[in-house]
Order: sequence, then structure tokens, then C-alpha cells
Amino acid sequence: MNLNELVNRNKEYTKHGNVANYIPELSKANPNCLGVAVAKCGESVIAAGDSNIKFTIQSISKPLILIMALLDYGEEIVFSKVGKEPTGDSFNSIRRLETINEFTKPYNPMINAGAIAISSLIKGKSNNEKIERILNFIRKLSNNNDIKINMDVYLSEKRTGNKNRAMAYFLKDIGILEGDVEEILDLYFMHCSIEADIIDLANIARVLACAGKDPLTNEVIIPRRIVQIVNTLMTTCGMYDESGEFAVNVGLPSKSGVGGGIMTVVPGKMGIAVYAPALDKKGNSVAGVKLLEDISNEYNLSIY
Ligand SMILES: NC(=O)CC[C@H](N)C(=O)O
Repeated sequence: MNLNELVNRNKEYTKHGNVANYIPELSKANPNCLGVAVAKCGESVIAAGDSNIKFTIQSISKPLILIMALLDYGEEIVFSKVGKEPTGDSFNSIRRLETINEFTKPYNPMINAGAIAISSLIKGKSNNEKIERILNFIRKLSNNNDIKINMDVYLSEKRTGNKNRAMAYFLKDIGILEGDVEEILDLYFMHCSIEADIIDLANIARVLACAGKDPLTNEVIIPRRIVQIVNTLMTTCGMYDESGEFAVNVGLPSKSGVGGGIMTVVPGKMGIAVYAPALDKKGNSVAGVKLLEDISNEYNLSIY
């Protein structure tokens, strides 16, 4: 089956699940959409279904700011703030922070608490400079200079993100966050609200799939060790408390976001991105996961 046929076959799954509404602005997404883009190493991007819809990347920003923090500070400092272990809890769970005495830091950078800690490690004199650095990095990875923030989504989350706010103040209390908590949160809300389409995300995933190299210039944008760290953490933690099931059924490093996107890396071969905004209870795109299962099986892509 080709990509179009696989999209058509999975279209029925867009009727399952619900569009996120805890960030009010996200509830405006059209739940009928389904699209996929594939960027193979050394080839141009191909897409099927709804491929030109822009959505906010939300938690797909987490592996990207992790890469920046690793480039800026190195492994030792980054992993003094955040662990490398899955939680088995939901992405915005607060409960393990209270048992933090055993662990002293958020479990991993793919959950909200961990990503807020990583946001505090982005270098820059002001938040403006920091978000501009993040945008420029994503523009480079996606080969799209038009990448920007969706201000409505950003303001919507800033207004309603009290659970993230609570977690951030807790992290400040236990010494994980340095600096102004509201500013760190603001940067977190901004990078979650960066807008992209699946072609952009497939391009980004291709860099992680193809030795960290810019496909146009062959320049190494992400060193091998960082590719290894990020792809591994996406495999074990990228789909939150569904990462195990997803690893069994799809078997590829992936990161989902509550905007409805999933970015998937097929190491050595290609980057894939899917979009379908209706989510399951764990915050992952229902039709997107189903489509990735089909693609992985059809083309024999699981790394296991
Ligand atoms: N899973 C996600 O995509 C969550 C990101 C969202 N901005 C939040 O903090 O809740």
C-alpha cells in the first residue's frame, strides 16, 4: 500500500478521541484531519492527506530544546537537572515531584516537569533572545525560515497553565530551577506554541535519522552522541505512559504533542511526521498512532 492508501485506511480513526481543550485555543482544531509526511535521507519530502495544516508543536518542542541544552551545556549539567527514566505517569503529572527526595529531579526531559527544567537551560540574555535562538534552531532543522509562534495558543496556555506553574514553583523550591520562574514558564509556553506543519516536522526528524546532518549542506547540526541521547529518550519516554505499547506496535523513536502531531525517527532511513488532532486519554493522536503502526508494519521499519 502507498501512503495515500494508508491515510485513507486510517481516516476512520479520526472519529475516535478528542481534541485537547485544557488549552482552550487548541479546541478549535478540526478533528477530521489526517496527514503524513516522509523525508527520506537524500530524497525530497513526500506527503499524503492533510499535509499543509499548521498546528502548534507543543511537546514536540521538548526533544528540540533538549538538543539545544545539550549543545549549550553538555551532558553532565543537563542530566544534573533531569533524569533519563520513564515515569509511567501522564505528561503533566505532578505526583512524583513530591517523592522527589529519592530522585531529586524530574524523571526525564519528555514530560512537562523535565521540559520546564530544560527550558531553564536555554542560553540568552533575555527571553526574547532565547526564543529567537530556539526559533532559529527549528528554522534550520526544518529548512523553513517562516517558523514562528502562534500567539493565540501561547496566550491561551499562559492564561490557563496553572498546573505547569505549580510544578515550576516546586522545581524552584527544590533547587532545580535557577532564575525567575515566570520567565522560565513563559519561555516554555512560547516554545510549545511554535507552529509547524508535518513537512517541517518530517524535515526535523530526518536530521535525527540521518546522522544529525543538514540534508542540503551535509553539515553536522547535531553531534552523534546527542542524536543517540535524544532518539533513545524519545523511544522510552516520547509517548509518555504509552511509550511501551507504542514501542511494541511501532518501534520507532517518536515524540507526540497535544496539538495532534507526532514526529518519528527511522534511524538511518527517514523522518516521518503525522497530524491528527483528536487525542487518546494519554494525550497522543489516535489516528496518528494508528497510521504510524500501519506505516511501520507495511514498510518493516520497527527498530526491534
Ligand atoms: N503533551 C503536550 O504536548 C503538553 C504540552 C503543553 N504545552 C502542556 O504543557 O501541557
